[in-house]
Amino acid sequence: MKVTFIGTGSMGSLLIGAFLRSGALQPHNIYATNRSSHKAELLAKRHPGLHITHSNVEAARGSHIIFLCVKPLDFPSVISEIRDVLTADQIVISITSPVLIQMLENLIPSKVAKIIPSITNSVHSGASLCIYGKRIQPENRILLKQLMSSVGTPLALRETETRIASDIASCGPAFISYILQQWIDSATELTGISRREATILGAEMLVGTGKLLTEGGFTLEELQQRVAVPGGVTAQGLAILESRLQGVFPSLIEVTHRKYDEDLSKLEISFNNIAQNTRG
Ligand SMILES: NC(=O)C1=CN([C@@H]2O[C@H](COP(=O)(O)OP(=O)(O)OC[C@H]3O[C@@H](n4cnc5c(N)ncnc54)[C@H](O)[C@@H]3O)[C@@H](O)[C@H]2O)C=CC1
Ligand SMILES: O=C(O)[C@@H]1CCC=N1
Repeated sequence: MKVTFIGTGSMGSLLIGAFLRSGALQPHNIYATNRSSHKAELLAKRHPGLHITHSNVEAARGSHIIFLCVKPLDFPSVISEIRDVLTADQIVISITSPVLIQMLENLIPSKVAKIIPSITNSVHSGASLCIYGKRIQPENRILLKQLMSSVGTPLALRETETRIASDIASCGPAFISYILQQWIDSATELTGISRREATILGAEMLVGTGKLLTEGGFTLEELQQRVAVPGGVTAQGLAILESRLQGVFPSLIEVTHRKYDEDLSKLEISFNNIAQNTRG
């Protein structure tokens, strides 16, 4: 199987590394290309046998699966570049939410899926969000599900749910680590605990909390109830969070959706231009 990655920045290289470590792919399966070739060259050094090319067209030609790992606004130029060599039996995957499946299906003959990974996939953990286009066949779903299962938990979603799901699964590690960082900053400043110790405690606490929620059968509410002993300290802390976090998460969802809508509008214009130029 030939699997191509166009864009070997943060996520492209992370996915390649994770698939190789899991054994789901071997270096000889992988063809990688990046706008600035040194990133792809570094990958080839790190994973002997991995193929790099300096041409997106060559990388895409004849590939069974093509992961497009570029930023949303780079999609139109990549699609324009490779569309002539794409065929109906190939699977083209967008890893970014504002590129709608329909936008790609309008321009290319291939089967299209959107799979939004998460940095957590680099430690074979966390979810990957899978949205399948109308040309994806049951056997394609099985293949993609198998591949993504090797690096985390694939969850099939509707495309309308992608933004909010990606906020939680993909942006979440940044949001949660920001909250933990603020907490640790206060802890070190106010109590003298070392940053290192506080960070280990926080990280272990996150892993354990995740396990309780996934394997331990706890709901979020049950966790709070079990930990907040009546008359104890946790209840006092929860009361502060309840009053101070009011409105924070609605605002967070509002800004991520606003940015998504901006990217979507720009992409609609660029993709329409490509379609019109093709007709004209
Ligand atoms: N960083 C994250 O945790 C997640 C990112 N994503 C999505 O992944 C996509 C990529 O994000 P990152 O990897 O973080 O960005 P990045 O900037 O690290 O990587 C993008 C790469 O694409 C390359 N590139 C740009 N145009 C190209 C072209 N025409 N041909 C070949 N290569 C080209 C760039 O040189 C760069 O190396 C984004 O659309 C983002 O929404 C999705 C889930 C999680
Ligand atoms: O910040 C971003 O745009 C990407 C999308 C999901 C995670 N990171």
